[in-house]
Amino acid sequence: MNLETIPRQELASILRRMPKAELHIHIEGSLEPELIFALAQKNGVDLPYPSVEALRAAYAFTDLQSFLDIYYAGAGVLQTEEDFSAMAWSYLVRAKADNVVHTEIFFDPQTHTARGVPMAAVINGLDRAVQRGREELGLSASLILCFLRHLSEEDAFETLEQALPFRDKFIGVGLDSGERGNPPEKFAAVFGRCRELGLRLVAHAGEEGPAQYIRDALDLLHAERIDHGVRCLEDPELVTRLAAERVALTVCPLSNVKLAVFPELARHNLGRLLTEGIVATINSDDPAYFGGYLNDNYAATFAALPELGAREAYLLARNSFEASFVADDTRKKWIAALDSFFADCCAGR
Ligand SMILES: Nc1ncnc2[nH]cnc12
Ligand SMILES: [Zn+2]
Repeated sequence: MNLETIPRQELASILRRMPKAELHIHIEGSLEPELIFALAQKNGVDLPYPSVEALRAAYAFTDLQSFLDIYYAGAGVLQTEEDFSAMAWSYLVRAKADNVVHTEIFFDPQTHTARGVPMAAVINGLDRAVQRGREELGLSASLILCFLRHLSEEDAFETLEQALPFRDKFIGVGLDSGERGNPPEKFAAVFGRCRELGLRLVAHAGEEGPAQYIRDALDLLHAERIDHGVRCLEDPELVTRLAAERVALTVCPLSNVKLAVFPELARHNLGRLLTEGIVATINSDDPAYFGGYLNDNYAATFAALPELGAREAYLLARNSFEASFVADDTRKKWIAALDSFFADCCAGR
């Protein structure tokens, strides 16, 4: 398969059509302003914005925390199992349109249980959409429970206890929210417990926090994948290690620009990560807030970085399957389908 033969003008269409997995999407970050308003009205929640337009206009973030303040307020409209199901279903329909064949979805239960929403409403609602996505869309999806790192480890332990009756409905745990001042070591014990339970482990690290947090997520939390991780390039030894151990990074380009991790997409380091041999992937993070879903991320990133071509498109899609938490035979089947898609592209079909 000679990917160099694919004409550049076909790249945009290939990026849209190629099968891919999404490994970094916060389901609360898929809540569009229209749905926020509809749920607020249904549930009698007061919003500090007069209209959908006014809410959208407030999406001008200066850093991660300025986004999180609005993101947690938006999530406050979710109350019933149906609300969680409706939110996840909307995302799955969008993902299907982007030719996503598998998605691993983060959710933040503490944002909801702290408001008195039962854990059962959160997990059963999300799971209902996941099952429906499998049946009606043929889309594979799994849930990953994230602990909020600005809260205590004790709170994380309590959350884990509340979630364990639903253990069959989520595959792993992650760590998100404000990174600065909340290092991985704060959650070493609860991740240790999750490891004993056989849960898959991921953690946000090296988004705003230093490269050391990536090392600590690997060594202290035993994270199998790093969410974001873009600051690894500040530590050449870490880069060598990530590449050698094939630790995947779930990179979110539009998010990184909206949250000022990079000043503009043309300055993003995704091309460099791939050149260094890192298993990087493209993801949407919080698509309703950052200006686009998965294909929007692919399109904008390839448009901004001339070093990315058909070879990188293939590599990124392949990495998304390689880094996913699915059974080996399923992964092989998806990679074979991807190979066949690109073989057709090379043959001009
Ligand atoms: N980009 C991000 N970083 C940390 N926590 C998050 N929660 C939702 N999006 C996040
Ligand atoms: Zn994230």
